[in-house]
Amino acid sequence: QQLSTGFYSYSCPGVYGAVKSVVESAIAKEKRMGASIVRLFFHDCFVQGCDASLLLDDTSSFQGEKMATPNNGSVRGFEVIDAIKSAVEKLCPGVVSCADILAIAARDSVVTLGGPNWDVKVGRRDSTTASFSGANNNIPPPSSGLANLTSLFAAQGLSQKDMVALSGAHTIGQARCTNFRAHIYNDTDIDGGFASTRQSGCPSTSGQGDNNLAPLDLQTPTVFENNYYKNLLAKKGLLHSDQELFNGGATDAQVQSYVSSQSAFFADFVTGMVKMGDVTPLTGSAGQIRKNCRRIN
Ligand code: HEM
Ligand SMILES: [Ca+2]
Repeated sequence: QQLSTGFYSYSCPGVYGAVKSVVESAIAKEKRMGASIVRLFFHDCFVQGCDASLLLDDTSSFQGEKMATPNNGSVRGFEVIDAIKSAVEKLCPGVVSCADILAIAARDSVVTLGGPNWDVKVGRRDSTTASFSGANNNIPPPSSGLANLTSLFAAQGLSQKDMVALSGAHTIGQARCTNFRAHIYNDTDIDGGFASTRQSGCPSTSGQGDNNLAPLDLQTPTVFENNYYKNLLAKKGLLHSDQELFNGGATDAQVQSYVSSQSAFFADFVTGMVKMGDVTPLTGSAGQIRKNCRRIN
């Protein structure tokens, strides 16, 4: 079975309005929440596919994905997903999966922050399992080089081109000092002034100020546009992995093309999001429609 844009046309046509209204009010309260929701979709899809495995809470007898290194102390927005789920359950009980809610909410977040719009394919079902090791092994760390980034995306059926386009999501949101410390202190492919600005908010000693935040896009971290790539051209990528996309390698030309054309970036970003949303979904009678996104029924 395949995902389709019309899956809820008869069973829950109101789902789109319900998701959008909760997403919009969450972003009105805190702009960063849009970024956090987009990242939830990415971290879900890279582990067992887009099946809401990320949303499952740990219990004494169940190890989920939330405590894995890329997620622990970092992923956020679960209360917003809960609020969407309750709104949608009121409208159409037992019909819409948490996995589809993530996909729709990610799209609405991008749109609300000024990015491109697209039709979301739906019909995913929710997992009854999660993978702690998958979260640790499949999600690229910020220390990754270009070859590693490319191969971790290839493992999900995504091309290097998709990887560069999807990385443009770093035009919104924040990162913690612990994730960019090595880049701003040790790397040479970084603008000197930018490095010292970031050093002032991120002490060199590990363990100190680890959770201090800096914007992934230094100019407009709450607006979805192509500034991320402009920063890379100026050697102002915040993460080591960001700057790897423009560091004299095979992806330089693609970065340059997105600097010249925001519409080219938007088109490829949409293609990438749709492809990422197609990563091994549960469909048909596989999995379940969770009542509460945090636990299996
Ligand atoms: C290419 C490989 C990628 C790496 C190495 C990477 C790494 C990271 C890291 C380290 C952070 C900061 C986390 C923290 O400090 O707590 C982050 C934030 C973020 N990432 Fe990525 N990421 C990648 C790709 C993506 C993709 C494909 C998307 C979505 C399509 C995405 C969306 C985001 C967003 C929106 C944030 C900000 C979240 C917030 O402010 O809450 N990233 N990423
Ligand atoms: Ca998953």
